[in-house]
Amino acid sequence: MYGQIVRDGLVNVTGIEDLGLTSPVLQRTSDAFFKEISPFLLHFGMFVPTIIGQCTPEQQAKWLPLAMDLKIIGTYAQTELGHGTFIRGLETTATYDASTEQFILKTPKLSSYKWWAGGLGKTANHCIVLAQLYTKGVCHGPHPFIVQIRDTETHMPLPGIKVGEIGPKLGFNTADNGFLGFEDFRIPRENLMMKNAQVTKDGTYVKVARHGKLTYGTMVFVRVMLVSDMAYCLAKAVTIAVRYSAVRRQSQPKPDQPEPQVLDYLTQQHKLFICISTAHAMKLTSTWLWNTFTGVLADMRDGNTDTLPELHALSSCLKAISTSDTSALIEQCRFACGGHGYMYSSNLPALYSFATATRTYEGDYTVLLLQTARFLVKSWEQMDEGKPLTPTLAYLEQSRNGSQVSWDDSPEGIVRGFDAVAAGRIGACVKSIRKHINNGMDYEDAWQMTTVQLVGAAEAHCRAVICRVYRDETARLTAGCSPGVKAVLDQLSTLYLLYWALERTGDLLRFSSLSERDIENLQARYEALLLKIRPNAVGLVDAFDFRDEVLMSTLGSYDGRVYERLMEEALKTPLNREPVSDSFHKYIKPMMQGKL
Ligand SMILES: CCCCCCCC/C=C\CCCCCCCCCCCC(=O)SCCNC(=O)CCNC(=O)[C@H](O)C(C)(C)COP(=O)(O)OP(=O)(O)OC[C@H]1O[C@@H](n2cnc3c(N)ncnc32)[C@H](O)[C@@H]1OP(=O)(O)O
Ligand SMILES: Cc1cc2nc3c(=O)[nH]c(=O)nc-3n(C[C@H](O)[C@H](O)[C@H](O)COP(=O)(O)OP(=O)(O)OC[C@H]3O[C@@H](n4cnc5c(N)ncnc54)[C@H](O)[C@@H]3O)c2cc1C
Repeated sequence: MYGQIVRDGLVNVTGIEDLGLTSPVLQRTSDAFFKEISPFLLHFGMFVPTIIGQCTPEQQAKWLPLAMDLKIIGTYAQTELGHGTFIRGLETTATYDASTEQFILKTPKLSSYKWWAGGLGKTANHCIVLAQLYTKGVCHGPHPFIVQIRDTETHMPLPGIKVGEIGPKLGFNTADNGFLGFEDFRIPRENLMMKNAQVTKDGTYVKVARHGKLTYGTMVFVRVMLVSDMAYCLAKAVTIAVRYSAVRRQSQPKPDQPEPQVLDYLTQQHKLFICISTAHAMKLTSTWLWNTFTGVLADMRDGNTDTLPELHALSSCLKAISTSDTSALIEQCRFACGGHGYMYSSNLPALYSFATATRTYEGDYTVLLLQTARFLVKSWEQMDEGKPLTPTLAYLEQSRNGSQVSWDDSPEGIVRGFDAVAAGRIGACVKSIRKHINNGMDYEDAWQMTTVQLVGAAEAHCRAVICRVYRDETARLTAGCSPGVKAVLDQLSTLYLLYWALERTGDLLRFSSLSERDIENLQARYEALLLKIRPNAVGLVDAFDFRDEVLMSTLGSYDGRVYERLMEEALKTPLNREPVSDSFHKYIKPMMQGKL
């Protein structure tokens, strides 16, 4: 399995040389080569971007050609057995020895072993290691180092290196995630990635960057990319589920009538059409986030890091919510396909195992929402002090006078309703923190006692951002469309708003003038809209334009030959090579004869 995935991965890699690393064509066809994850993903997804983001121009001149020409194969080793979220708690150390102008890497104890890096087990011969930098007896916190871990000719681990594969996982089982330990392993001073901080030959530490968290830049980049990846992943899953639902006929709601397509059941439409809308919502939001990201990078190139905190807050909550929504909705697509959705050949299990991992890696869901909440509370306090709000928090102003938002069920009115919910939930968090402090708690404890509410407030903020961006971008992009296309895309964006308004009626009752009658109207409009979308459902997923080779699904192929494909795949199963398994003769027959 590993050998085949490496071979397939290399075929794919040649595309990178031809098309360029961030080519949409490449990123969107690479999984036509393999159903699972490539062991080279971290090389291109994090090793190369970190060289670009964390190395000086001189260091880039040395390492980038080697990496892009695949003369070296890298990964990104930050997480340890004992720490993933808390980067400041990482235990691997890099201690500078001025007498030899080297750093000595050490893994002090078992919990300090690097653990999880993709491609680390058997593929990579270099990696970026996040280690606590010590010089002249002072610890300067986690910094990135480029470390060669295997001989480039023999691929043997270098002396002082312990490296291997971490074993089977829920998914990602071809990603070759590995472990790595150092025993007094020496690297040249120049292997510290010195764009944001340097160590001179005599061991003097020099901070270059104005912002202390630029070391974390690769994580922001990957989080931004993952939002787009989730849109793509969900679009594949709903293409499979909708096409299968158009083929599958089941039950007899009316006597003497033929079994209907399961896609005609309103409950099936309720399960699936929000998946189509969400794929569109996340794609448009990811493009908006990418433009925000590149704008902040441009500011930072001019030495201005003022917009970085908002980008960190946005990328954190959008990564958390997009991965969480996608995991849940891909599972919903599987549920919608009954037993055949549980077949590996449907490709829904693989899509789910990929998506659910993204909820954890590159920043755990809860942890990242709390990062966003930290920014929201700070913004509220700045608003209280009369300071200006950042663009994505402009809606907080409406909450300043505390008046309840009047409910309006137009799309713009629903978006304003979500703004009111976010503002109300942030305000409630601030009130809770202040109450705990007034009752004698210190700030940290007051914060901890409010974290359940803070996660909810961050989710509400993120939902409000997605709703607004989805609606605004749909309006902008459909301005030039034919009336028919505009009508269908407006139906999808309205469905998203109605779906989430019904999901969040409690919040809307609390923070707007929504009434029970309004809820009844929302439900009726939602159900009517499902029926309107039904005639275009297959066309909408066909418009995602996935080739069968990319979908790799017995249920979702364009020709609809579901049962034939299921049987074709079944007959390929190794167990079907012989009519009688040798286990019968070894175990079952003796058991039947009482001989076991
Ligand atoms: C052949 C195949 C090829 C196929 C084609 C390839 C094409 C490639 C192109 C693109 C693909 C991209 C996708 C690639 C996917 C790769 C797979 C990824 C696999 C997974 C990799 C990993 O998981 S790497 C490890 C990730 N780990 C984490 O994310 C750890 C999470 N933890 C943290 O981020 C931090 O520890 C914390 C922020 C959560 C908490 O830390 P700490 O307690 O120290 O911070 P504070 O809360 O005190 O905050 C301090 C202060 O700093 C600010 N801050 C924190 N983080 C950031 C940041 N990232 N940026 C900016 N600012 C930050 C924070 O806001 C606080 O500021 P204050 O002003 O003090 O409020
Ligand atoms: C498939 C996969 C691939 C990966 N690839 C890589 C890789 O290539 N390179 C790499 O370096 N890492 C990689 N990782 C590791 C990944 O980045 C970490 O698993 C992730 O950052 C979460 O950290 P953790 O596992 O230590 O979980 P923890 O942080 O220990 O989380 C455990 C629980 O504690 C909670 N928790 C933690 N901190 C707080 C807090 N402050 N407040 C409230 N609750 C908290 C979490 O919400 C969670 O519920 C990968 C992981 C996976 C699953």
